[in-house]
Amino acid sequence: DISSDAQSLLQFASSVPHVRQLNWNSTIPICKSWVGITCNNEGTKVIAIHLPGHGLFGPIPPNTIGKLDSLRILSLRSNFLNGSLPTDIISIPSLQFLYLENNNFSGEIPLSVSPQITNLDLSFNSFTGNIPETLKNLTRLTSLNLQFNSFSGSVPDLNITRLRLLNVSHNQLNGSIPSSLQTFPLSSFSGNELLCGPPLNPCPVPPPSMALRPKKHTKKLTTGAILAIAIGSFLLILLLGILLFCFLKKKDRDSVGELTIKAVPPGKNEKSDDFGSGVQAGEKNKLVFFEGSNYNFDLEDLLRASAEVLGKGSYGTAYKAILDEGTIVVVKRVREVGVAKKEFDQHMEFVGRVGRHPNIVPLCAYYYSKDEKLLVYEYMVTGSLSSLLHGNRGIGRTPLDWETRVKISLGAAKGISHIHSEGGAKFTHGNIKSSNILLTTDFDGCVSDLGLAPLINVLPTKPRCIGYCAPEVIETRKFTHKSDVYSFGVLLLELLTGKSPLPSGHEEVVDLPRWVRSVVREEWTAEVFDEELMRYPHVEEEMVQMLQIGLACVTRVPDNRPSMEEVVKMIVDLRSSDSSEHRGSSEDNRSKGSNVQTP
Ligand SMILES: Nc1ncnc2c1ncn2[C@@H]1O[C@H](COP(=O)(O)OP(=O)(O)OP(=O)(O)O)[C@@H](O)[C@H]1O
Repeated sequence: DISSDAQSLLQFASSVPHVRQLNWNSTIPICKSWVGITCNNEGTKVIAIHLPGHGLFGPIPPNTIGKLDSLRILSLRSNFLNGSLPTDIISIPSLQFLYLENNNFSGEIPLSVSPQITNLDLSFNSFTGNIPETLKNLTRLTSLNLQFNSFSGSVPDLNITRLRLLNVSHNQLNGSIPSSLQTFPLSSFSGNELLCGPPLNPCPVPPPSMALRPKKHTKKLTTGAILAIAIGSFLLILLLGILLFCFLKKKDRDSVGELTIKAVPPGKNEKSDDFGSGVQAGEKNKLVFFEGSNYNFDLEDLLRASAEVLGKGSYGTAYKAILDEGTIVVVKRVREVGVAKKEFDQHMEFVGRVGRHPNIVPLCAYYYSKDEKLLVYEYMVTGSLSSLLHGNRGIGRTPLDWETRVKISLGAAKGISHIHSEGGAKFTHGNIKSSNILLTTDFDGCVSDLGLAPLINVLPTKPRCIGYCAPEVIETRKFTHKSDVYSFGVLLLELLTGKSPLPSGHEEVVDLPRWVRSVVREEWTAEVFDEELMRYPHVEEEMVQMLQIGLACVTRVPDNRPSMEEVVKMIVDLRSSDSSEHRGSSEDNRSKGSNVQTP
C-alpha cells in the first residue's frame, strides 16, 4: 500500500545525498505534496518519480525504489548518481519509462529488464559490458538510447517492430550492424570505431585464411582456379593503383583547403600603427570585394578612415575603421603570411565561399601586396563572447543569463559545423576561442577569423590556441575537425564556469578541462558553475547536460569526441520537447509548494 511505498522512498532519500531539498516526510500526504511523486487515481500506489537535475549523488541502494511495485515512470536524469544500476529497479514488472541519462552509472546493464519497458535512456553514463541480448525480448520497446557509454561487443539483432528511436553511438561496439537495424540513420551508430556495415562503412572482407578452411578444399584447387586467383589479384592491384593515382591527382587540385605556407619571420618593429603603411603606390584600388558584400568604398577611403586599435591578436593587429559615410568595418592586418599572391587569392576565394553562413562573421574584402595583407570584416557592435563573459565583472555588470549563453553556444556550434561540412575534411578553423565568437545585435554567436589558421600554418613558439588547444595539437602541430571540437568544448566549459582558460596577469594557465573534471570527480559538480548562473532557478538540469556535452568534446582521445554536427544536435536537444515536458513537470512540483531551491 501507499505507506510501504512512502517507507521505500524515505529510505531512498535518507541514503542518497541531494543538493536540492526534498520535502518528503511522513507528516504530509505523499500523493498530494511530495516533490516529484505521482500516484494512481485512487492514491494507493506511487506510479511515477520525476527528479531530474536534483543534484542526487552516489549509488542508488537496492530495496528502495526497486520496491515500488507499481512504478511506471522513473526519471532521475541529469544527476550525479553512480555505481551499478540495481537489478530490482530495472526489473520492476510495471516499469515502462526509465530515464537515467546524464549520470555516472557504471558496470553492466542487468539482464532482467521489465518486459513492459517502452522507453529506455541510459545515455551519457559509463556503462560497460555487452548490450544484453535479452533486450530482444522487449517487444514493447519504442526508444532505446545508449549513446556515450563504454559498451563493447556486438549490437544485438533487436528485431522489434515498434522500435522507432535507436542510438548506440559513441561506444566501443564492434562487428557488423544487424540487418534489422540497418534502416536507422548513421548517427545511431557513429563513434564506434570497429562497427561496420550499412549505414556505416562496409565491413572489411576477411582475408582468405587457409587455416580456417577445411583441408579438402585446399587440395581440390585446380590449376585453373590458381590461374584465376592470380589474374584476379593482378587486376585488383592494377585497380588499386589507378584509384590511388586519381586520389593523388584530386588531392593536388583540392589543396587550397590545406595551404601549408612558410611563415616569414615577423618584422622586428612595425613601422607605423597605421594599417596602410605597406600599401604600394599605384595599387590603391586593388581592394578585392567578396560576392554579396554591399559595401561601397575603395582602398583610399579605407586608408583615410579614422582607425582605432581593437587589439593585437596572434595574427596581427585588428582595427576598427570608421569610414566617411559612417560605415564601420574591422580591418585585420595579418603578419607572417609567407604565401604568394596567387595562392592567397585562391585561398580567399575558397574562404569567401565557405564563410557564407549566418553564424560566420562576414569577410567583406581583402588586400594583398608584398608588404601588407589586409582583411576587412563587418564590424560586430555587440562585441565578443569573451568581453561579455569576462569584461567588467565588477559593479554595474549586466549578467549574462543562461538563455543567452545557450543561444550563443548554439550559434557558434552551427558556424563551426558549417565550416566542417562545407570546407571538406582538411579544412579546419584552428582558433576557436571566446574572443573569436562575436555576437549579433540579438546575441546570436558568430565565428570569426575563418581561414586564417591554415594561412599561417606554422605554429609560433607559443601556440596561439593556448588554453583551448587539444592535447594532440601540441604534439602533432596539426589541426583537425576533432581539435576544433576540443576547443569548442573548452569554450562551453568557459561559458558554464565563467572562468577564462587564458592566463591573466601573473596567474598560471588554468587547464579548464582538467579543473572541471577534478571538481566533478570529487562530486562537487554544483561548484563548477558560474555564480552568476545560480540566480536563475530551474536551469540546473540544462546546465548539467551542457556540462556533459562540454566534457564529451574535451575527451583526450580525438576519435571519441563527437562531431560538430552531433554537438549542434545535442545543444538543440537540450531544449527539446522532452526537456520542456520535464520542465513542465518541475513547474507542477513548484506549484505543489515544494521548497526546491538552487544551491
Ligand atoms: N569583426 C569584428 N567586430 C568587432 N570586434 C572584433 C571583430 N573582429 C575582432 N574583434 C575584436 O577585436 C579584438 C582583436 O581581435 P583579433 O582577432 O585580432 O585578436 P584575438 O581574437 O584576441 O586573437 P586571435 O588573433 O588569436 O584571434 C578582439 O577582442 C576581438 O573580439
